[in-house]
Formats: sequence, C-alpha cells, structure tokens
Amino acid sequence: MQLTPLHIKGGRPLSGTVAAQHSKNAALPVIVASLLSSEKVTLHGIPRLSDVVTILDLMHHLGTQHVWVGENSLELHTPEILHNDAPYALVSKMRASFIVLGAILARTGQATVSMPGGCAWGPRPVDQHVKALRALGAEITEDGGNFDARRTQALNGTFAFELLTVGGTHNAILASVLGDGVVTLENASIDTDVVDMIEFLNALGADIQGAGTNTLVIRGVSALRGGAYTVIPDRIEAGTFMIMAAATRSRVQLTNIRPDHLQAVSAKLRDMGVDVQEHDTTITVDARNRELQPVNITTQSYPGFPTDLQPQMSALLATVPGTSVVQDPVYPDRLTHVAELHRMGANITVSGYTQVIQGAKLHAAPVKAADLRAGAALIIAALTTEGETVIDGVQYLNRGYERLSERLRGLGVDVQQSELALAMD
Ligand SMILES: CC(=O)N[C@H]1[C@@H](OP(=O)(O)OP(=O)(O)OC[C@H]2O[C@@H](n3ccc(=O)[nH]c3=O)[C@H](O)[C@@H]2O)O[C@H](CO)[C@@H](O)[C@@H]1O
Ligand SMILES: C=C(OP(=O)(O)O)C(=O)O
Repeated sequence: MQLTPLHIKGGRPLSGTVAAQHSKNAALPVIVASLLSSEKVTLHGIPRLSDVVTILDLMHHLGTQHVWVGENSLELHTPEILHNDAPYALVSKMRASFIVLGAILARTGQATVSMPGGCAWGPRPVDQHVKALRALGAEITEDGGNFDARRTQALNGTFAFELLTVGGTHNAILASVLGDGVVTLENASIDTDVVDMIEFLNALGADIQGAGTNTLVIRGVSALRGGAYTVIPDRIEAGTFMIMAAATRSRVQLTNIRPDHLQAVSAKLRDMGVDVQEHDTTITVDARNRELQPVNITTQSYPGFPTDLQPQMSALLATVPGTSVVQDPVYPDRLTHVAELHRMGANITVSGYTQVIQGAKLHAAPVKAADLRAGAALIIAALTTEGETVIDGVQYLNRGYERLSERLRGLGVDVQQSELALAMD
C-alpha cells in the first residue's frame, strides 16, 4: 500500500513523555504460538501495526478466529488447523511468518510453508531453522520455493545452532512443545523475544526450561490450555525514541519500559555524553546543552547493541562532530539508510559492513525509506535539520511504529501526514 509521505520540519527540541508500545517482535511469535492450543487465548499488549495485520491474515488462513477485545488486546482461537500450508502470498510479506512452520508441524504433523521473501536489505537465510527441525526428527523437503515438513513422531533429541538465531530458536521451540519427546537446544538465542514466547507457552502448560540461557530443554506435553498473557514493551521502539531525544539535544521521558532490556543502548548513549536515568518502568534521556561525542558501535545478538537500532544510531552519529565507526556484522547489508542520509548531507563511507561516519550538519531533502528501521533513521536525521524533509516509504514505518505521527506530535514534532487507517478487524 502506497501512503502519503511524512513531512517533518526539524530544528527544534522535543519535550514531554511518550509511552513505548508493546513489542512487535515479541508479539508476532506469541500470536503464532497461540496456534499450539485449541483453546481460547487472550493477548494483551499487541501493537496495532501492519505486521500484526499480516500475521493475522495468515492465521485466518490456517483456521484461527480472532477478535480485538480492546485497543491492544486480542482474543485468538484455533479449534483446529484448517489448512497446513502457508502460501507465498502470505509469507512473502513478512519474514517472521516462517515460524508458522514449527507450529503447524507440531499441531498436525505436516506443514508446507513457502520460503520467506527476500528482505529489503539482503539475504536472510533459514538454513538453521531447517537443520534444527531435521536434526530433531522431522523430514523436510524443498520444492518450488516451498518447504514441506513432516513428522511421524514427536520431535526428540539435541540440536546445537551454528549461530545465534532468534527466529530459528522460535521455530525449533514451537515444533517441540507438543508430544512425548524431549528436545535440547544448545546455543539457543537468549533474546528477549524468545524469552517472552517461552513464558507465554509455559503459562499455557508447556514445559520449557532454561529461558534466557543458551540451553533450552523442552519436554513435550500432550496439549496446551488457553490463557491470557501480556507481551513485553518494545525495546527497539523505545530505543528509537531515546536516540531521537539525543539527536535533538532534548529531554524526553519514556514510560512502559524494561530498562534491563535497553542496557546496551543506554550505555552507548552515556558514552556519548547523554544523561540516561533509569527507574522501574521509565527511562529519562536528557541531552540538553550537551556536546555529544562520537562512538564506535558493533551490533551483536542480545544483550549486545541491536542491529534493529543500527540505522537510527548511524543517523544520530552522522550529526555528531568527529569520527564514529559503526559495524553491523549481524546484517552486513543493512545499509539502505546510507544513500538517503547522503542526500541530507551526511558524510558516511561504507566498506563491507563498516560505516565510517564523520559528523556533519544535515540539511532537509526529499528521501525514501526502503525498510522499517531505515525509515526511523531518516526521521531522526530530519529532526536535526532546519528545513522540511519529506520522507516517502511510510508503509515500512507502519510495520513497526504504532500511531507514529500522532506520538511524534505529542513530543512537539512538526509532522504532517494523513494518518493511516489500518484495516484491523
Ligand atoms: C520479526 C523479528 O523478530 N525480526 C528480528 C529477528 O529476525 P530473525 O529472527 O530473522 O533474525 P536471526 O536472529 O535469525 O538472524 C541473526 C543472524 O543469523 C543469520 N541466520 C539466521 C537464521 C538462519 O537460519 N541462518 C542464518 O544464517 C542471519 O542472516 C543473521 O545474520 O532478529 C533479528 C536479529 O536480532 C532482528 O534484526 C529482526 O528484527
Ligand atoms: C527487521 C525487522 O523486522 P523483520 O525481521 O520482520 O524484517 C525489524 O523489526 O527491525
């Protein structure tokens, strides 16, 4: 869907308080995990995002009935799986959809799921998802861009991931929860979004030990019951607002925060000279009257500095005098923001996954987001300029930021856009 561009007039500080939304990347797997129960599940803290609409379309195809029972609360019910397949048209829109493979396989013993579509910034393989399921006893064939997975008995045994993968860990857990097997996953992801899905599944009666460590032990159970669960706050969205406050030399308070999930971001902003104060569920970022310092950043799996905040941080550093080096080995091609920042006067040299950034004063320009976090980076850059920046590609922002222009306005940003009316039913 093509949406009207954002028009942002920057050059003035932000102020006030913004409540972080609940986590997109935790909500999506929790929604998918509800497929493992035939009973009703109520989820709170589901952000109203286009990615949520996409996953609900796919769930509808699989046999899930859903109803919004509050602004951010969703009731899901999958009495039975009506279709064992996730076709390309539904999976290609969003890579996270691929984890329905494990869930359908667990519930029915057979699943056909299309290979996830190529992402805006480069290749994102699923070899570890497939290796894990095969090692645990599933038969998987690949034909015409589809994976066909079958199991004749419950998954069982041990698999050690060759690298840390959030989605691969989600998929292997989902495939192992039901049945009479015992699965051990080694070198599993300790990402907050994996821990959240495990806590949700355990609340429904699953037996998964080791959440937040690299070794997970999943003892299969015969069925999951229904229940209610609240998804964690969105650390990436919160981090985006923190970086925005630093870039505009402002003081902003964030509520609905898990400060422990944002340690790497808080530490980097403090290294730059920003005052970051943490309380139980709030963070206050104060960069007023500060001369920020350049820093070097290398992305890592959680709890390291997240790749999902790399473009935003690069935009901030593009305005900070001195030389910063930003490296993103997690997604070496995640660089679509760079050419657009160049249009705004940024001095960024790219070599492989390394950006060498010389801070400069940016100016307004028409720019285009090619993916979600690149769009956020362009907003951050626009807020530092005096003129009006027109940002196209708004549909990507609606994948991950709830009511964004309204919330930016709440912080004093001069932003114009026809608000997106998402079809959320
Ligand atoms: C919807 C969602 O939650 N998306 C997040 C999730 O994506 P996603 O779950 O796709 O990311 P992964 O953690 O799987 O990817 C991490 C690294 O492992 C590699 N890899 C992954 C799987 C595999 O089978 N083979 C392989 O080589 C990837 O190319 C990447 O270099 O975690 C990423 C890393 O924190 C975030 O950027 C995404 O926002
Ligand atoms: C990259 C992201 O999402 P996805 O993995 O769905 O592309 C993201 O949330 O930044």
